[in-house]
Amino acid sequence: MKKVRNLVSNLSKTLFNTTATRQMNESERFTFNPTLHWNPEVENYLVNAYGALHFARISKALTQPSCYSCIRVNTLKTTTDAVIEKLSTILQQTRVSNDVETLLSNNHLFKGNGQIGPISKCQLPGLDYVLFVRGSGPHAISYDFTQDRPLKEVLVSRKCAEAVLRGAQVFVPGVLACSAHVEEGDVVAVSVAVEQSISEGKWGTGITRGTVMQGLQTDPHYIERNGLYIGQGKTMLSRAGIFRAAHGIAVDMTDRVYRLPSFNDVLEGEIFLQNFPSIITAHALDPQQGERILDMCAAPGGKTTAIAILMKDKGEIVAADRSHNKVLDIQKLAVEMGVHCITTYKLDATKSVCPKGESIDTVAPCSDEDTCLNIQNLESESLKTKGSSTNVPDRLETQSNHAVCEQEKNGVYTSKAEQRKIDRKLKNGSGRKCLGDRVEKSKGFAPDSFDRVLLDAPCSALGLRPRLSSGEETVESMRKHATYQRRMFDQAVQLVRSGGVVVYSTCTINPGENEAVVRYALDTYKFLSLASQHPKIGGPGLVGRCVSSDGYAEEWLRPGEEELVQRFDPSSSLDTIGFFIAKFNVGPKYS
Ligand SMILES: C[S@@+](CC[C@H](N)C(=O)[O-])C[C@H]1O[C@@H](n2cnc3c(N)ncnc32)[C@H](O)[C@@H]1O
Repeated sequence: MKKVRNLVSNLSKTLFNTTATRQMNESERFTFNPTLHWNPEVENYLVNAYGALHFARISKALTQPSCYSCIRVNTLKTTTDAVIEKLSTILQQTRVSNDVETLLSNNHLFKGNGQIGPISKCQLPGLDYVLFVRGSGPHAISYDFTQDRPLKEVLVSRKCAEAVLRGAQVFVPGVLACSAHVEEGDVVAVSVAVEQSISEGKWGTGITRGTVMQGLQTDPHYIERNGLYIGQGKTMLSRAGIFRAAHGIAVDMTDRVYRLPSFNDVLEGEIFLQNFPSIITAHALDPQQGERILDMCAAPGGKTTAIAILMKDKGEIVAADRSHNKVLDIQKLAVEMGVHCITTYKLDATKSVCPKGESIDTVAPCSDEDTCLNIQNLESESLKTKGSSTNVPDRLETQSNHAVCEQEKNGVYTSKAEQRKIDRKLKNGSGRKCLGDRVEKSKGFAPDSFDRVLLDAPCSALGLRPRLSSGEETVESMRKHATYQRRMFDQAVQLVRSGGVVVYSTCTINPGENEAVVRYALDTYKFLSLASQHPKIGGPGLVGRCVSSDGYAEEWLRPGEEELVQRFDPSSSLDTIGFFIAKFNVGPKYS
């Protein structure tokens, strides 16, 4: 085991030049070149699965964002060409467009003649409603300092840095430390504090919020930040202001190691930013108009709404999630996208089948509009209280609806700006409870009552990128995810009818949550068979088995099965997150 670990460590040092003790010149210090530190057992397990070289590549790719944004156009509301036109205008008005480069020319998603400036239509048949907007990176930054003018610095949390790498600004809560005497308008270098193993089983940054950074030469943490500078920006507040304020932008990033367009709050309802493999998952399910579909772990509703649009909003999609607030997110998204065929429930996916003797199909009956959950009801109630829908943006028909109703009932007019404020407040917390009454708990569903079931399972998320730390995930926690996923799969199999389809997906690179769950499914339910998927652009699954040093054995795929699943490898030229999709045909269940 130790031998393999050393091998990987040496390999990644050779490949990625991460030796902390070597003398480095300044430009090397400031190059964005993070190393992902894994729990040793997890690293060992993944090296076993992928081979040392491949795993080192995956590990590196995970630290970087995909170099493009993927946008799903809501074809219920608009056309792809109309969105391209609007986005092109928006891009022309932003900094990023000046820097957009053709770094992804080796990526076959971008080849073909659908290219419009930095925006391309997906070239796969039936997916021309998916747009890719290119970014670029990693860039070398000329940090603004000289011998006699030391660099002022801001140190941010890992989560904050991961968001900044995807195009966000540095917000106040993300700042952990900064230099003394930082004033509003100062140019600062921004670096990230990555969690490390502090003591047995404990991870943290070891940095107290508000710490004064001492300057390059004297800062005890400086050497640890080699390769962890994510760009440069202008402070919007002084040091005192940054640590006093509860919210707002702390640093306006002017120069980033990755330049990706940020489309937050842009063309709401017309587009949805979504990872490409998630869109492929909806296609793999192949939903048909008029069918009854279950999305077992649906929040925030990205795949649910993708499925609804593929069904042209005709049929019924039951979208469930364990979390009350997340169910509200699904409702909000569905209303925003103008989708009516979605019904939402709060439901634990491990208890999705209605227990014998209970009344089937969930909920207390909807006795009046206030308890009805269907998105249609939410909308029509909204129209009633507003009188007319013509000049009311769809955004108003969202979770803030209830607040609007209350105000308007009392004769108070809500301006658009006030409305936005309410929306924000609701998004950020307490206001959400306004709609709390509207989330129905489900008691579960009748066996065999769905044509298709999507289980987009909660997982270790080890495919999400960029990620700057993964050390907290242990072999035990990964196995727990797999156990949980098998329990959910058992429920999915009961709920789907004979002749139906189950799609299982995760956003992790852990074979224990992917191929091993597929093996469990095929060995446990003889009426299931792996089905081919369209489109098929992910790579093959892993074949074989793995026995860990503690004797824990995992069976993966058998020869011939690997081409039937889709495994998205973050280190491949597709440049996606790590993702896995398996599709099962359900044969006769009771013969
Ligand atoms: C991978 S995310 C789903 C993403 C979603 N399908 C989408 O595309 O937007 C997993 C979801 O599972 C939910 N979840 C976790 N445990 C659950 C359980 N026992 N029952 C139902 N949902 C659960 C989480 O709240 C989370 O929203």
